[in-house]
Amino acid sequence: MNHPRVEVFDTTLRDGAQREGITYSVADKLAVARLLDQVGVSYIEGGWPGALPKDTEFFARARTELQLQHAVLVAFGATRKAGVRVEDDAQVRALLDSQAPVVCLVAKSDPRHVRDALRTTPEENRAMVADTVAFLVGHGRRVFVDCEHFFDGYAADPDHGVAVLQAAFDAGAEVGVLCDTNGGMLPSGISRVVTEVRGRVTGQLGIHCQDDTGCAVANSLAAVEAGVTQVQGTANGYGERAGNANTFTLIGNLVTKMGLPVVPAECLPELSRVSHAIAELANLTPDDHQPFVGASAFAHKAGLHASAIKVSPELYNHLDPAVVGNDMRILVTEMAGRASVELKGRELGVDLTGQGDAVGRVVAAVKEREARGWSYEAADASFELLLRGELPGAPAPLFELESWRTTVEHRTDGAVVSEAVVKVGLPDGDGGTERVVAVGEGNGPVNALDNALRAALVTRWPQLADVALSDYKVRILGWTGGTSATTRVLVDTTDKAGEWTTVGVHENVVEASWLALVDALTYAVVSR
Ligand SMILES: CC(=O)SCCNC(=O)CCNC(=O)[C@H](O)C(C)(C)COP(=O)(O)OP(=O)(O)OC[C@H]1O[C@@H](n2cnc3c(N)ncnc32)[C@H](O)[C@@H]1OP(=O)(O)O
Ligand SMILES: CC(=O)C(=O)O
Repeated sequence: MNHPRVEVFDTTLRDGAQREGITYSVADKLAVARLLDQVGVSYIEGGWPGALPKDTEFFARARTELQLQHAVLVAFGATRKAGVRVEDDAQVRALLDSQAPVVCLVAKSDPRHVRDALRTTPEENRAMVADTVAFLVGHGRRVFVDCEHFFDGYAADPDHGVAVLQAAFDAGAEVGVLCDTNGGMLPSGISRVVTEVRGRVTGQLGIHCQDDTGCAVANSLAAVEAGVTQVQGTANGYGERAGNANTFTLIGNLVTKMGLPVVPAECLPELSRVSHAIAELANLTPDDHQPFVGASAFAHKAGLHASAIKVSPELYNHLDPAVVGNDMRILVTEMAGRASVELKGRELGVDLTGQGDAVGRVVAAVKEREARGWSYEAADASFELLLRGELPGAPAPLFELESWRTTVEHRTDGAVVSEAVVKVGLPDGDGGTERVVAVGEGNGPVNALDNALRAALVTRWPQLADVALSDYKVRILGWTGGTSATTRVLVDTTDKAGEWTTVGVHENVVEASWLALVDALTYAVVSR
């Protein structure tokens, strides 16, 4: 199909900020805008100056603090109010004052909204649109018009929204954006309406889809196939209610599936990094399962997938992950086969050539351990130790455990402190062992045990002085009878060069933590 140029319009900072739980500072908004510019979108809608003081400040600061390479900044706002002269409408004036080169106006295009929400006539509604567009164009602005509730309005009266759209074009609007504001459409309905409307108006059309049916991206792509030239979305799909069409999924599909160069080629590999960075600024956990950019988007768990990927990665990937700045990962779990372990070994830099028997033992060990609650999926470091343990030259344990003990003390001043004592035998280099007793304190028993164990080992392995526990997750896996339950602990550990994750499983949460800690420190010594 021969498409005209399609442009991506990102509204993370306006509609995306309407998501429950998101509150950006002005500095956050500036940072998000810089990131969006790095993925090469054509337009960044920065907010509604005049309605939100923060957005007014954003546009003021953007004038000196934002140097966009790819995108043009857009101010969002409503048309003049019913019965008010456009010159006298303070909010329209604020749009001009923002000095944004492009303004995107929201206009009512569903007759029921005009009657019940605006409480005015269709004629006055069209005049509100036309006056505001003409006023802004007259002041040198490019104007897009978001036709709110277009599809619902079209179902109620196919002529009403088209007349609003044509009024906008006649007044000088550059793009009329058809909005599925309530997000209730499916792709077939979008295709039909866009095709019909294209035949009835003179200007360029855009699409803005909310995700209430889970079809916002599919709906947007259907609209592009039907001929719209502007596609609106938000980073990671953030937005009101169920969210908006995801800008990154849109870009991934438009470029790699539909062959439309909507962003510069050098920007495409920025997608994954920018997606995660915006999640951080929004203070939301990145969605690992997001298409194209999620950490799991190219992660393979099933043994049969791995066996085909071993022959050729394309057999189970829809795309080379590097194209969007992502990576392929092989997960070794109870669903793994020999190929999964071989590929994981390659990923970890462990040579498994000629180690068929060891690979078989590792597959069996993982299946047996996972049946007891272990999980290596997120604990690459523990898996690597398990793997190396089956190979020639397997690293010896760092120490022989004599005992560990930890206490939790609630003091009269209300402080709760923990203490741990660790007794271990360290190899003395002459085939014997040296007994070491070390004490650690901490704000909890695991912290105290970590400090005590590191104190016991650090004189022998000084690199452990730079190692620190950075995160700790506990999951109760289910009751096994009486008051006991199996507990799985994941520990994230860092040193100056990076981070690794280990796992421990036991009925006792402190023992589970101890097992994960031992792996964490062993990994620091044998693999870093
Ligand atoms: C579909 C969308 O997501 S559109 C974006 C929506 N975003 C937001 O609402 C976030 C920012 N909003 C705000 O800060 C406030 O709602 C404001 C400043 C815009 C308005 O606040 P208020 O003046 O207190 O009015 P309120 O929110 O109660 O009602 C909106 C008014 O705008 C009018 N209005 C609504 N849509 C439009 C429109 N497209 N064009 C012109 N006027 C409109 C309503 O009729 C109502 O007017 P009234 O006060 O004369 O009855
Ligand atoms: C404009 C807009 O955000 C909507 O119609 O959903």
